[in-house]
Amino acid sequence: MTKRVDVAVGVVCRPDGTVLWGSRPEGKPYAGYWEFPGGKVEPGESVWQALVRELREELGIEALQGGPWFIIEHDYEHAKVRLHLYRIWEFKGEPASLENQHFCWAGLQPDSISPILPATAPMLPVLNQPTFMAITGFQQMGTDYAHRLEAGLKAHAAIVQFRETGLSDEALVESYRLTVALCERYRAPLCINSATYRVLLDLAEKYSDFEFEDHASNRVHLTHSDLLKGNAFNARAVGASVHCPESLALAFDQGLQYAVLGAVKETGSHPGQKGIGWQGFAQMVEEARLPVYAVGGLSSADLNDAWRHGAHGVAMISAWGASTSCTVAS
Ligand SMILES: Nc1nc2c([nH]c(=O)n2[C@H]2C[C@H](O)[C@@H](COP(=O)(O)OP(=O)(O)OP(=O)(O)O)O2)c(=O)[nH]1
Repeated sequence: MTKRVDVAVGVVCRPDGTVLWGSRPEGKPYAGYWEFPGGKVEPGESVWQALVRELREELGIEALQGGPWFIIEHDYEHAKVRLHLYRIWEFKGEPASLENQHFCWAGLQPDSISPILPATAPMLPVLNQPTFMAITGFQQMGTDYAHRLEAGLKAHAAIVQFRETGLSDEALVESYRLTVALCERYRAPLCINSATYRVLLDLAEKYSDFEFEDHASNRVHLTHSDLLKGNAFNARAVGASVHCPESLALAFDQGLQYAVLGAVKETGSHPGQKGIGWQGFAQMVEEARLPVYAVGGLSSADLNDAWRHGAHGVAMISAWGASTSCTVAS
């Protein structure tokens, strides 16, 4: 059996949203294919050390700030690889072609670049998901709800997770309609928490003027228990809440595009309950095979910490649209 090879892969990001692409040089398998910079981890090296070395050797840049993203495995004819994807958001120097390879800055899903390595191409839509998730809180925000959701969507591109419990029928219908309208206006992808989804289906049965159907195009966010049990909406599921490495692995096995893990810090809704902390979060996502949003007492000011500890981004509940959360950490 061939041993799986660990490869350090760096997604070097610029603030304008472009990332660094390299074309594989002549003489290597898949020469001419585009990839993210990186290379094999040498014995005794950490993934980060390998990445710093490869970026220096291949492109003459110094990686300064980075964090793990997730891991993918792929079997090529020439090798079985385990790709350790890292996000690098701060570096020094201008890239130069030190190994005779072409490189360029382009988006995460570029039309202009082809062909892309077979293991890299399918993960691009997953990597390209918004950095932020807004989890709705109609009850908490009351009359401020639409204003706060809109203020947040103006400030940040985000996935919106519609999650409401304990609302009256009228309030649930109202908050759903407001949320759909704002998501459409700001082109924010909407997913509906599976517990809320069930209630919305019941309401549609009860009130003929409330149109909510179980459409194939509806995107569902599974609660942890629905992820474990499996349910009728699994075919619509795009993401899930997870509590441990095992449920994170299950989310990947079910083909989901993201997971949400927390609570990282103490939250307003559970005062006195300490969160898992950034170290706890980092340990749980160490083997993650898909992007993970950190949640629990967080705002956009926590983004760099989140990235450093292996998160794809930050999910916010009460900080969403609050004036203090509107600065994006660089
Ligand atoms: N750097 C990089 N490698 C990738 C990506 N996607 C992907 O499947 N790979 C695979 C291709 C190769 O099989 C492996 C990287 O090995 P490599 O041969 O380029 O590594 P290296 O620079 O250390 O090469 P060498 O020492 O053998 O010359 O990972 C990607 O996006 N970036």
